Amino acid sequence: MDTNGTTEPGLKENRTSVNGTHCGFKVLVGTLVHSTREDPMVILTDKALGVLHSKIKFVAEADQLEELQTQYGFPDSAVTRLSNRQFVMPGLIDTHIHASQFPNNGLKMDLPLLEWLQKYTFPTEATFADVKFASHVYPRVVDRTLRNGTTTASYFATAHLEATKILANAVATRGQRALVGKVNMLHNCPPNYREDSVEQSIQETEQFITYVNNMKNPLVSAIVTPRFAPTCTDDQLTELGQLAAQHSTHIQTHMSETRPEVAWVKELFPHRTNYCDVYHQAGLLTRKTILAHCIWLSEEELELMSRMEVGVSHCPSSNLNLISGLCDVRKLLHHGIKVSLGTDCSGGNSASILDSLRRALHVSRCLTIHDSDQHPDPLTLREAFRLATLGGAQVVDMEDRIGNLEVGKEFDALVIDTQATGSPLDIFDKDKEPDLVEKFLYNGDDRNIVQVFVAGRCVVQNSE
Ligand SMILES: Nc1nc2[nH]cnc2c(=O)[nH]1
Ligand SMILES: [Zn+2]
Repeated sequence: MDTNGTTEPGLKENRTSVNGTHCGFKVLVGTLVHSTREDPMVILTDKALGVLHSKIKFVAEADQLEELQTQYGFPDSAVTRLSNRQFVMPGLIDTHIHASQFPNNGLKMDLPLLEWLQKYTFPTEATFADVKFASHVYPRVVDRTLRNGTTTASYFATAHLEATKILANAVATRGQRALVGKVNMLHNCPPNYREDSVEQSIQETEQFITYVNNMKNPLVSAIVTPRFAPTCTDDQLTELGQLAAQHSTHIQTHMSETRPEVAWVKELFPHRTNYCDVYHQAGLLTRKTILAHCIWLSEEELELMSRMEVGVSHCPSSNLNLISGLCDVRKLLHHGIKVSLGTDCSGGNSASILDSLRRALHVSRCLTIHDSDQHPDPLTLREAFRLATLGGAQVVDMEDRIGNLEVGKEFDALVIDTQATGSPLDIFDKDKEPDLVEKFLYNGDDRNIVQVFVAGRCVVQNSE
């Protein structure tokens, strides 16, 4: 963010008009909150933030508004003045969410992962063979995540090609930024819910990539999605790695979520050094790879992950619900690994990244309670805020485009009203801007998220 009124290079004269009226310019005046690489939370008061079409064109002092108006020629009607109880923050980024598990959200968290998958999750996902069911569920998923302020999501769909297309359409129609994955799974899953062969797995994944590319929606991309090592064969993983390289796609999967899973992978892939090496040898570790969970890791794996520049989606709610483990985010960060937050619905019960943020703080504190010598510095709220925003942008390898409110970035942002109708927050006269932000992050919900912008477009409008 440039607080001195800098504009994007070459944009001095960028008035845009359609049918003679200036269009597209939006200017928000008030408090801005975001993260930078240097500072996990920067709070800027009395600022004017200008958006033209999809991007942030200027961030300046509010008292420069008149000069900016002369420079850019936007009308008074383009300017929105926020109240002193409102602020703008970057959109939340959910780097791991199963859209196909939404029917189970808030249900059935009484078994550990491997049993939970077989008893509840695979049967639920199998029902997406019915495209009518997919058409019923997926639009609701996207509406829900957008309402909760998720401007970018990395979705797992199911192994069904047609249903996965429906998710991509739902995302595109609603204007969310998303990575959408057709799940690849060949064995160790029910006969009525698995791919038939490696050939089918690769062919259908490629068809899905082509389908999404043909949508020509700059906000939506296909992501190669091997479910996890136990449901995939070595040759399948290798071919998926090749496919991702060929199409320059992102990759997402699960890794080292529970101890029984890690032991199983050791049995299934005895020729590999460790779990991470299974993915590495298949060419699945790139800077566009999102690995969910990553709790039970060796030092070797941490080093490999750091070297390959993969990102981690920390899913604390899921990890607590399924009693999977406590992810040591501080250790990942110390190894220079990119870390973000995921809801992991329906292992995680909530579709809100705010909930993941709070659970991430709890997990980190639990580690400190358990062993304060090993874990002397739990995550701070400010750091958790960065994981939910800029960290997410790093993990989806879009830091050049999204994640904070810097000039030149796409305007993916939320307008927060701490006194919105029905707000669960109690705000008092003494509360200053940092208090409002803190109260919102700890206790706010979708009622406080009065506007959601993706690429400059308002996709949720909750204010009266
Ligand atoms: N939490 C979670 N872990 C997984 N590992 C493989 N599949 C899944 C899944 O659907 N949820
Ligand atoms: Zn998951």
